[in-house]
Amino acid sequence: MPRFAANLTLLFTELPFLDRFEAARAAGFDGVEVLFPYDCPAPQILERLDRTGLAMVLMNCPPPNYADGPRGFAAVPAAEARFRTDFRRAARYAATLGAKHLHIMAGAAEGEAARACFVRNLAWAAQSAPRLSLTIEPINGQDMPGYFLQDFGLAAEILERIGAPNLRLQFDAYHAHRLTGDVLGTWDRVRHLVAHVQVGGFPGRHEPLGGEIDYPAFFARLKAQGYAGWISGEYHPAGATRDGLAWIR
Ligand SMILES: O=C(O)[C@@H](O)C(=O)CO
Ligand SMILES: [Mg+2]
Repeated sequence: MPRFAANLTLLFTELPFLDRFEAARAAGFDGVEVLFPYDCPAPQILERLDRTGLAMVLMNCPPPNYADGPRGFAAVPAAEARFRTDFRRAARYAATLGAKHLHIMAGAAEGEAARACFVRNLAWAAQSAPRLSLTIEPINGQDMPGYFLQDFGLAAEILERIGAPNLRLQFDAYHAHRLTGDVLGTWDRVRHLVAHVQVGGFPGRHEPLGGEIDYPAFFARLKAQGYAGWISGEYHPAGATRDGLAWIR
């Protein structure tokens, strides 16, 4: 049975950050993810996780100064040294929180040099943090112009080439729909590589149900195939977060 997580960067933003943990637990979630938690000292988050019994499912890496910074730089050749320094810091933070997955962001880049750099950095990260589960996520270029990883086929090729058991795919159905228009077909092609699933509706990236993406069919397929990982709600609630949680039931 899959378990459900709330992305606290996007959900429950009616509340101050640390109060979102209890709200997520009260709403029925078993886990949470936070895109860039680094502004908050890890012990404060740990205390909320302990108090609520929520699992820390996923966080992003790098950079720690996300607010106005680039969307990661694992595929940016000029930033290789910075990637390694920041990855070590992010890995320490993730280990402190017992995070299930650490998403490595590629950043804005293109071409053969970027691809080679991405492969080098990912292989190095997987080897230097063997106990962490690392993910990469294809993200559509309308939402994130210039993002290097905009292709599920490329992601699969890179993961298969590196072949590290702790480096897998983050399947965000919202991005899959925007990139391919075929969430179920894409899922079937890459599901053997998937470690984590995220959901959000289209258009608008609001609640999963009721839009163009056939989530009842997607959830039924995950259940039929025995997907046992996490499914995280990563979307902008159309109204109050609690009013839009029918999808976890
Ligand atoms: O889908 C997304 O946008 C995220 O999962 C992400 O990591 C971007 O920061
Ligand atoms: Mg996502």
